[in-house]
Amino acid sequence: MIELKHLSFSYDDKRKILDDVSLKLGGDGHKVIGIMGQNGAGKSTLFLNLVGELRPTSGEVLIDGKKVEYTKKGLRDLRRKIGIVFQNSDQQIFYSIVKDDVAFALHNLKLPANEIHQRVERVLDELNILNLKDRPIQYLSGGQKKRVAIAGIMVIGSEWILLDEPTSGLDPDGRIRMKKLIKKLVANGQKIILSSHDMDFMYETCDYFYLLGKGKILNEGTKQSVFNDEKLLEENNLTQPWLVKIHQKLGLPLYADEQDLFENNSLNS
Ligand SMILES: Nc1ncnc2c1ncn2[C@@H]1O[C@H](COP(=O)(O)OP(=O)(O)OP(=O)(O)O)[C@@H](O)[C@H]1O
Repeated sequence: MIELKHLSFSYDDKRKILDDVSLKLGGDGHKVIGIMGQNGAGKSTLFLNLVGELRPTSGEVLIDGKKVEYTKKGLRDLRRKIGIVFQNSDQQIFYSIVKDDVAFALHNLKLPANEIHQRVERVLDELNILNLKDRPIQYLSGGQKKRVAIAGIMVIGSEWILLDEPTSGLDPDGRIRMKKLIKKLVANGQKIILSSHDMDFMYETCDYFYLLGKGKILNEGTKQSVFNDEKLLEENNLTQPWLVKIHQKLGLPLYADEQDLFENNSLNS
């Protein structure tokens, strides 16, 4: 479990981006946790605090009850537990060739060469990009780069994976693949925390939500509760997912996802 205790963070001494945030992630069996909030709400800042790239100005982060230590060893241990895929894939490209880039973290972990080779091949295959392994990353499309960035985190096999805007720049097919990938990661026993402005994607993918605004957690809960509060979403420049709208405005049941709607609605009976 990841726990934040009274965590505050400021980039300068003028403004608190995160203001006394306390929460427990993954404590109640939640596997895909969504962090929502308008532009500038502090979602990425929160993620960077979770992975130790930023250090809280006050308060603390605990992983499985143990305080994060901001030493070289402490941060290395943290990286084995929590991986992050940044919004902009270019931010996490270290080598020019796909297979070398994906292997980067494993070399840092000093794993034997044959194990590195096997892990890289397996993950590239799982992501359907084995054919790209010898290609220079700079010539890949945005969606392909995103998959390479994800591969670089998946090979580590960390318990937690943070996905910052995983659907940005993806076409509809890429979005569906992303949803399937998240399901696969969860089936592998990994837990996901993601942030996105794509409310439909969030609604269909996550099993628990936090709404972040003005540095505070403004609301939290399941999809049935969080998305019903239209006013609070509007105040935070967020829209309701279409499945929630048809539930509220047309009186249809609240379907979990598109498939649920088409398979279970009364028109079929
Ligand atoms: N390196 C930095 N130095 C100073 N201020 C920063 C820095 N990074 C972010 N900020 C500020 O912190 C606030 C929160 O930014 P953050 O990127 O965490 O928000 P976000 O919720 O992820 O936004 P978005 O949805 O636009 O990605 C913003 O006001 C931003 O301008």
